[in-house]
Amino acid sequence: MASADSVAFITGGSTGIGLQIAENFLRSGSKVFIVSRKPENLRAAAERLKSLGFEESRFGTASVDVRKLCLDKFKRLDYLVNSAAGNFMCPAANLTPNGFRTVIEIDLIGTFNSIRAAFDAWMRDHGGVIVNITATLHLAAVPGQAHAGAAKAGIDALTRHLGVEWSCRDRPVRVVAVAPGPVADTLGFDKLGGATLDRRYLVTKSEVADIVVNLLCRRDGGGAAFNAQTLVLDRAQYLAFAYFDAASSRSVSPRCCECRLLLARRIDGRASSELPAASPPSPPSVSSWSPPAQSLDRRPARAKCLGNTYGNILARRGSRSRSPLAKRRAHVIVGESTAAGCLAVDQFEHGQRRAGVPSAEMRQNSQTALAIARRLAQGLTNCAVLLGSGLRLQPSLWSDLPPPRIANRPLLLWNAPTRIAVS
Ligand SMILES: CC/C=C\C/C=C\C/C=C\C/C=C\C/C=C\C/C=C\C=C\C(=O)SCCNC(=O)CCNC(=O)[C@H](O)C(C)(C)COP(=O)(O)OP(=O)(O)OC[C@H]1O[C@@H](n2cnc3c(N)ncnc32)[C@H](O)[C@@H]1OP(=O)(O)O
Ligand SMILES: NC(=O)C1=CN([C@@H]2O[C@H](COP(=O)(O)OP(=O)(O)OC[C@H]3O[C@@H](n4cnc5c(N)ncnc54)[C@H](OP(=O)(O)O)[C@@H]3O)[C@@H](O)[C@H]2O)C=CC1
Repeated sequence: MASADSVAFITGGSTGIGLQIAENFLRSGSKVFIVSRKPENLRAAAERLKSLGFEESRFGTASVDVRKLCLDKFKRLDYLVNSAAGNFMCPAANLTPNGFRTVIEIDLIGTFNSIRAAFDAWMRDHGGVIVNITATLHLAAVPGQAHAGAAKAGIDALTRHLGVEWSCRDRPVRVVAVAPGPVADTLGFDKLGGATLDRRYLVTKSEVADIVVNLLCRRDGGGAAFNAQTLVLDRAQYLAFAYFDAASSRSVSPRCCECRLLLARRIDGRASSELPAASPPSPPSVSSWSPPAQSLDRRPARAKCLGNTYGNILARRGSRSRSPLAKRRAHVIVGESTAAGCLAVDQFEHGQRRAGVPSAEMRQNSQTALAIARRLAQGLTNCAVLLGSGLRLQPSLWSDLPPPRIANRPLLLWNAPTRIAVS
């Protein structure tokens, strides 16, 4: 618990995780000062804190850009939490230098500015604890996040450097960081397409705030052995490659890596034509699509393996999904070899059956998916149709991208509710 007269200064404290941290500090007895740019965010935050019963004398707000923050005087400052950040999803191939710079300036330079301001105004003479909020983006190398990942990696490095440099002072300043995985009900989550992830593995704002306030900023000075390090709060998700294969994150296997690659290729879609092809693509041949009944014995082992892999991924997602809609989604794979496609269809229909999709609906899925496949496959290569549930990609994020390539073959995964109109 923070001490009753302690003061916490929280950048980006008007919304999301920062605001939750402010609430928790107030609940623990500290006073709180929050800054962000937009007065409307600050007003709403103050209203919320008041509505929770906190006296206005215990918190303050100010409209400040962390890129320009300076603190002339401070009566007391025990804890600095750097939560201010800006982000958007953008493939590196489309990111402008100014887009990259903007995020680096808000996140990394803004964090350094705030730290120096707090250090000069109080902590240099009195010590204190600085908590930086980073992320797992750079640990998992999330596609479309080169700018934010680079910024957060920089903050992790800053945490280590300053934690070491300031650990030996007479009044030590402890510098630590927390790296949450995707946090539910936040702007960051919404902006990056968090709805595509499995909610079971999300982190909550309260969990992050609890760790920050009750573990890292303890009144009794406990926890001082933890310094110059980043604490990952993500239910082991980035280690499990689970952001890319959320629905089946309990088992780690090469297929997870395939999902990562798929997402990378997808997000990098606009540049996919620049990717080197190890072997020439197969000639376009939509008509060579064959039904699963074909004998598979004559097919190459590699194709079998791929077919099994894709079929299994999607089948498992189908049977595990708790969403009735997801169970009835149609999938189309274009560009895989016929044999792989056949096996995948087989596997996937099995998954649908296990998931209890009525056979009439399966038939309808089949027709819809085949029609789409035929249209999509024009000019590509052999096509196969997979039916059932699976990747819950946000259409707005992906729909305008050209087909990505996997293993140097064009591949397109597509999903939609069952009853879609094919015009
Ligand atoms: C959680 C979701 C997860 C998953 C998604 C699904 C699959 C991925 C798989 C896994 C993900 C795994 C893990 C993710 C885990 C967690 C998320 C982690 C981190 C979250 C980090 C956050 O920081 S969240 C904070 C979000 N909050 C905000 O962003 C609020 C503040 N933001 C802003 O103020 C703006 O958005 C801003 C950052 C753009 C800054 O605004 P401003 O200073 O006004 O800048 P502009 O003048 O508007 O723009 C400056 C340049 O930037 C370019 N830009 C802006 N927006 C975009 C965009 N959308 N795409 C591309 N480029 C953009 C703009 O064009 C300017 O450049 P020019 O060259 O044109 O001048
Ligand atoms: N949401 C998630 O899943 C995850 C988030 N994180 C990190 O957690 C932190 C909070 O994110 P989240 O709650 O999602 O997002 P929010 O957008 O709610 O929080 C970001 C805050 O930063 C403020 N801000 C942005 N730019 C500036 C600036 N230049 N100067 C001062 N304040 C600024 C915003 O307010 P205003 O617009 O008024 O300035 C806002 O209050 C961020 O550091 C984020 O990177 C890490 C991992 C996962």
